[in-house]
Amino acid sequence: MALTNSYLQGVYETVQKRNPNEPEFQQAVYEVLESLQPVVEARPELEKNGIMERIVEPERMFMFRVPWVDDQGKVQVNRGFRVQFNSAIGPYKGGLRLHPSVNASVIKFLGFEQCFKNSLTTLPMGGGKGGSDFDPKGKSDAEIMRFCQSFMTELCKHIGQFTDVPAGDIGVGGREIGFLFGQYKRLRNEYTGVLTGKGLSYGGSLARTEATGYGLCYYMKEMLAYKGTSFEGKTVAISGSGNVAIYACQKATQLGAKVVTMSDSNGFIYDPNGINLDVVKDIKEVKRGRIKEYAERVPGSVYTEGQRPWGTKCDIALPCATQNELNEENAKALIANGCKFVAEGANMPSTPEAVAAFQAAGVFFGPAKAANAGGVATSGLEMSQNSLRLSWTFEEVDQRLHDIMVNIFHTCITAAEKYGHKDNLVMGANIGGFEKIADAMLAQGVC
Ligand SMILES: NC(=O)C1=CN([C@@H]2O[C@H](COP(=O)(O)OP(=O)(O)OC[C@H]3O[C@@H](n4cnc5c(N)ncnc54)[C@H](OP(=O)(O)O)[C@@H]3O)[C@@H](O)[C@H]2O)C=CC1
Ligand SMILES: O=C(O)CCC(=O)C(=O)O
Repeated sequence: MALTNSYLQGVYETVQKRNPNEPEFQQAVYEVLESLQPVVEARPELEKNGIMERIVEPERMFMFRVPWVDDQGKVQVNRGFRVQFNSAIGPYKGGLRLHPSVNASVIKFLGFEQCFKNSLTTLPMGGGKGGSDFDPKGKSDAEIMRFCQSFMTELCKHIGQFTDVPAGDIGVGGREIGFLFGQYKRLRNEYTGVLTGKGLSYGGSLARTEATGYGLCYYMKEMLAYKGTSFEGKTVAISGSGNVAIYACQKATQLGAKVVTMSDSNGFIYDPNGINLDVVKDIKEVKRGRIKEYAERVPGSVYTEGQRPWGTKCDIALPCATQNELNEENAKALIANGCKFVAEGANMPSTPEAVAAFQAAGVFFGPAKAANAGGVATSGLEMSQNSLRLSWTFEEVDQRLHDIMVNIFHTCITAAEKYGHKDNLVMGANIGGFEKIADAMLAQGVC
């Protein structure tokens, strides 16, 4: 589908003019505007009230210097970001990414997508995102701590439990959240749920670590059930070997599938017997090593340097690494190899051409905003527990996560059907996420 609505075309042209050299942000906006054409045509009040012009413009964005001292005593300087994109339905909420590729475009695309994702969860969370071009790879724990303390020294001026609640993303896990939380508490002298993904000893939620990967599989389980099938006996290709990939692999395996691939930015492993997750966890969570070590430790597995896993024969693909990691050629290879179901664990991992190829071939495609919303949903549940001064059991959180993911799937199906695009989960996720935000913005006047 092309962007043919003249109002939305104008909105997109303004985005291009205002945000030159920001390809990821423009890509994310284009996809949403494309999906919203039937909504804007059915609801003239959206144009009259400038909802689209406002929703593509962040409420606020910070960029700041992050100076820190490395283990050799040398001063290093990174750049920090936080975008507070939309607060119509709740305090800004979204992760922090530490990766050398982080820039304004990446943070804005992530913050924009976060708004719709958070809305789909039905929990009261607006959209935000942040991070830095700091590369955690190869850094000592002490260097990570000094960086996190410096980053939070600036960030703490802009966040708070009722304002903006960051969490993890690429390069930010339990260790980094601990250092960030400690520094926030020290500077602000308050003990609040200002971050999620916290450790269990200081206010974290059971099942937050597992939530994005588990939630992805609960969403896929619903996609499969809708088409009359299940994970049982299916072969799954997963990319990435970080938080999302590891727990997607765990849950898909528990649900009866065989996961045969995982990857990192250097290459991928193929294990025809099914990935041994204990080995992956030891390499990635304990030793912070490279995925190629898996092939050195597990007989029968193969490591391929410099490639992604999309040439592998599979029924289901779950891209769980990073944006634009699956292009049209990869999509065609998956289709040719019999893949029938794709759900995105990473944010925007499939290029627009790849999504079009999947949809044209009848592959049932679950977009990131919906499929990976389990992480932020469970962050929302962590915020609820912090407010209640209570901790729920693993089973209770997991059951709520499951029910939220099932509900998101049906929201997508219903929204797509309402606007004449049956079974198009991309349209459904964008429309379903958008309408609640738009209604809140309409109710709150021009702000
Ligand atoms: N954590 C969460 O709760 C959520 C995460 N997401 C999204 O899921 C994705 C993965 O996040 P998460 O698992 O938390 O991050 P992690 O840092 O735990 O893992 C990231 C994984 O992706 C790989 N990767 C990163 N950049 C690239 C690249 N340019 N090319 C190839 N591989 C790459 C990493 O490999 P290497 O180690 O070599 O860099 C690593 O295996 C991201 O898109 C994130 O935004 C979405 C919702 C929630
Ligand atoms: O848990 C959160 O607040 C954020 C998760 C996240 O960054 C994401 O959904 O992309």
